[in-house]
Amino acid sequence: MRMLLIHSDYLEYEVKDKALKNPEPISEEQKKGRLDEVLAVFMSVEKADETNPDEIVEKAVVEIKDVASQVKADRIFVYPFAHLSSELAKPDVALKVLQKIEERLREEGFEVKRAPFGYYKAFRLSCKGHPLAELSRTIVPSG
Ligand SMILES: Nc1ncnc2c1ncn2[C@@H]1O[C@H](COS(=O)(=O)NC(=O)[C@@H](N)CO)[C@@H](O)[C@H]1O
Repeated sequence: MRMLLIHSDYLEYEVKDKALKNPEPISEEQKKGRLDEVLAVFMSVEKADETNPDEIVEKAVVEIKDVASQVKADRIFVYPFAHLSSELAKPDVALKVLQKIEERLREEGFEVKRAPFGYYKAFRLSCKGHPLAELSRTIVPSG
């Protein structure tokens, strides 16, 4: 898995068209979303992650918690992003991994939003620009 973490004043998105034949079903209210004072985490789930998705979820949560505590962010925006890797996992595996990361971060006490999976989206992001505001992490299964 590849992650790009941007500590932001806000991230907002608006769903445009379908990018997959069967994108995740979403409600009217999920067509737009915004969080202020947020750690935006753009994630590409990779082919190699398919061997042990549960391990990838746990490792991703550890990394995100670590960065969130360093930048003192208590809101996380989980953002599916297919452009950080050329070895993407299948959509059904990727969606499950992202849904579990969202769930686990909520269990850890964060306020969490996840942008809809499988759609082209317009988004605006305001990076804070401090030294830790832009970070990337790569996570691989240990097996
Ligand atoms: N492995 C993945 N990791 C993260 N997001 C993904 C992944 N696969 C699909 N998506 C989601 O599905 C959308 C479309 O995926 S895509 O790979 O860019 N495009 C497609 O698969 C089709 N347009 C055929 O190319 C992405 O914008 C993202 O929302």
